[in-house]
Amino acid sequence: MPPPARRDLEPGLLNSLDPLLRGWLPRQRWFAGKGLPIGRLRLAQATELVPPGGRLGPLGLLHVLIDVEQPGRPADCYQLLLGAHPLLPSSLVRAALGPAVGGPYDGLTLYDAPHDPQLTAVLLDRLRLPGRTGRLRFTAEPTAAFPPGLTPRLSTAEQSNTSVVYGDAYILKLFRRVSPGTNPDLELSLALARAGSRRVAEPVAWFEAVDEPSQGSAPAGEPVTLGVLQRFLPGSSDGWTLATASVAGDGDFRADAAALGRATAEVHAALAEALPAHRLDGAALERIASGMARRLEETAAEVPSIRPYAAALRSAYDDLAKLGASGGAGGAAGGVTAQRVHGDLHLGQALRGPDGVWVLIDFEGEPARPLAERRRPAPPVQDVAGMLRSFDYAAHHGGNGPWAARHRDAYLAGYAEVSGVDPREQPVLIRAFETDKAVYEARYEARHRPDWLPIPLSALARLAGGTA
Ligand SMILES: Nc1ncnc2c1ncn2[C@@H]1O[C@H](COP(=O)(O)OP(=O)(O)O)[C@@H](O)[C@H]1O
Ligand SMILES: O=P(O)(O)O[C@H]1O[C@H](CO)[C@@H](O[C@H]2O[C@H](CO)[C@@H](O)[C@H](O)[C@H]2O)[C@H](O)[C@H]1O
Repeated sequence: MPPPARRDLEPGLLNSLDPLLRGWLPRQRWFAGKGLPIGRLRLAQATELVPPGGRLGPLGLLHVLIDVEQPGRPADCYQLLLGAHPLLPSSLVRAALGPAVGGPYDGLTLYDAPHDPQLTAVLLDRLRLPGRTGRLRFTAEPTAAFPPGLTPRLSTAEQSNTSVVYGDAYILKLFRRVSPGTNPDLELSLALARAGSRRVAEPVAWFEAVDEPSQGSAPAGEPVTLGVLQRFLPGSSDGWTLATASVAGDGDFRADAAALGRATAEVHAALAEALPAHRLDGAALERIASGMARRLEETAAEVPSIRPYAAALRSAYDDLAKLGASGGAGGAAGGVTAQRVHGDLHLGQALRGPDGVWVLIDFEGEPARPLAERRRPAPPVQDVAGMLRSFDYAAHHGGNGPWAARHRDAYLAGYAEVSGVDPREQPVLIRAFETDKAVYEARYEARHRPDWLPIPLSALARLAGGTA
């Protein structure tokens, strides 16, 4: 079969992709609109990353951005990397977008390219070379050294995006639901790495979708971050795995929890230094409190089991707003600052290396929030509250509630030791942010893991009782 000519690619491709994606997309973990019917699909961009033909199959490696319309939510843009074969090898059958024989695109079967080591090796080769291919722009840190012969493998971790590990050297995260603006995972990891922080997996190369080269004075749109290649941390264990093992054996994980608290404080200090930070005035605190109250209302409408606690939980936000109105602050610090934060910090986002050093990953923020909101400076206590929730999750998941209190305290002590701010002296802030996180979790669990909903619900019951 001759390769499709470039000018024929787009209409032919969309016709073939349309019926396949309607079945395939809702089965992907990263698909955000599960349960809703799929309306119009629009091909936003298609780029032949490697020309068709040759040893890489009739389609080469095709990069696609597709807009998906669904009722009740703004259109989502998803990133796809596609390969095609007349007859899929057995190792790729599970990656097929549809039936693995007699595919509809010029007789080819389309498949999800991250599963194909031949194609992901090509992607790594492309990342080595800064510059553009069509509307895709590739950038590499000048210090990056790419050793040859790194074997790619698709990561099997439970995750919101798709990652490919190269040898034991790099991990490439391909963002699946993308939107205009630099993804904070790239922005913050890069800022921390350039500041010399040892608490981050340094980005070495990344790629984005950018506008066509300017034809005149038209302003360029924001780049869309599509993928980031970072240092891989071989032999590391994630905090969730370590903590749940400790819960199960009623172990003592306090030294690690304290070290994680210190790591969090170090990251906060480095981010405050590298990126804008400012003191919040009363009006800003009131706005934060009313945003939390709005999220509570929205969640109560969707998750009926939190309704009995809603009125009592709102008092946590009222107290936060009063803190703003009184011009006061969260205690010892004498004021509340806002700075760039991790945004979705939990035990699964911390990796402990064989040397015992904690590194934080996945600075993307809460995936359900709009990008602009995720990039906004926020009080660092937001991350602290996220991690406290995670200790509570680990304990309740393992049926050992008392484990949580000891380890939450050790984490807070570690954080206070390095930051000089003891969150235990900021009960109003901690309670408001912990409540907000548990409300977010109730919605997350109701949507993705209903069996886990009792975990945030028990926290909301506790927080409604007024105890932090
Ligand atoms: N730099 C790294 N080194 C080793 N493993 C990593 C690294 N980054 C991520 N991982 C592994 O991949 C998993 C998913 O990464 P994460 O950034 O959380 O992806 P997602 O945003 O898609 O959820 C992590 O839980 C961890 O197991
Ligand atoms: O890791 P992601 O960025 O995809 O974050 C989402 O998924 C997390 C679960 O995988 C979810 O975290 C919640 O469950 C964790 C245990 O699985 C627990 O440690 C966290 O404290 C709890 O919030 C996270 O909220 C969500 O955004």
